Amino acid sequence: MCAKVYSFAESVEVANSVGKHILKLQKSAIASSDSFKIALSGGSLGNVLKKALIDNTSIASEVQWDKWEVYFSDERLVPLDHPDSNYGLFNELVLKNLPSGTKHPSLHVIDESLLTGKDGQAAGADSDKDKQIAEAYAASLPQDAKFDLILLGCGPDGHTCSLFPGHKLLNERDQLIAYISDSPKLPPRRITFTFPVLERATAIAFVAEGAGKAAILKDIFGDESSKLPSKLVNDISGVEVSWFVDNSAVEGVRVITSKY
Ligand SMILES: O=C1O[C@H](COP(=O)(O)O)[C@@H](O)[C@H](O)[C@H]1O
Repeated sequence: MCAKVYSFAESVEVANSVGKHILKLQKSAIASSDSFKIALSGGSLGNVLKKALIDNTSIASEVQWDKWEVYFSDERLVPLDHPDSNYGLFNELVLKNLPSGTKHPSLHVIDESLLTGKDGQAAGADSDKDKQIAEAYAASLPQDAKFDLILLGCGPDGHTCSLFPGHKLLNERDQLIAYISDSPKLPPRRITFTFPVLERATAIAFVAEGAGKAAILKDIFGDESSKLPSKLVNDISGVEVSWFVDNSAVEGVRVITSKY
């Protein structure tokens, strides 16, 4: 495992370093393909992106939004304006705060018309519809499902995307996007990138902050035999994997950290 870990005392430093990393990868992607294909996660990453891409005006001025192709590494099967939507979080925290006149990125979101039931959550999960949503999202992926950067979170249980510890989707090799109807974290119905997509990325960056993440990071970085989803991402060969963390998240974790 050779993931690089960047650690900082303050949350704002974590965010600024994530912002600089995004700019570095944006630059090389635009130079080679005139577009930046990035996948975002939900959860705590939303606030990090706001601090990096909106509040830090120096970073914000260098973001070439019109060249961005934005995808979501996982999405909850709820309407896009629902508080649980990962797109909705990015929209509220980042897109709605872009200065007026900014050309927005191209956004790749789930097909809302396929959602069923109250608030998009069917009383009984409609697996046919959820499968269709996953297939439609897979069809919208970039050529060869290759991302310049995938930004991930790591849950306190070690999950990433909507790939949960011990879940059968960890072994999914045929589908690029899979649906899950039994997510242990609510809401239960979601779609998610699978390992074949993560393995094709140029770069993957995790963001994890707070003492609540320290116990799982000990397993991820300290137990070579761990099968936690985030550890399995660290083990992917040929992909540059980085972690942006605060000092409390790596308190007691045996790992060499650097400044970005
Ligand atoms: O449910 C989810 O959780 C993970 C981790 O979230 P965090 O708040 O612990 O950072 C997130 O990366 C994923 O996109 C989301 O759907």
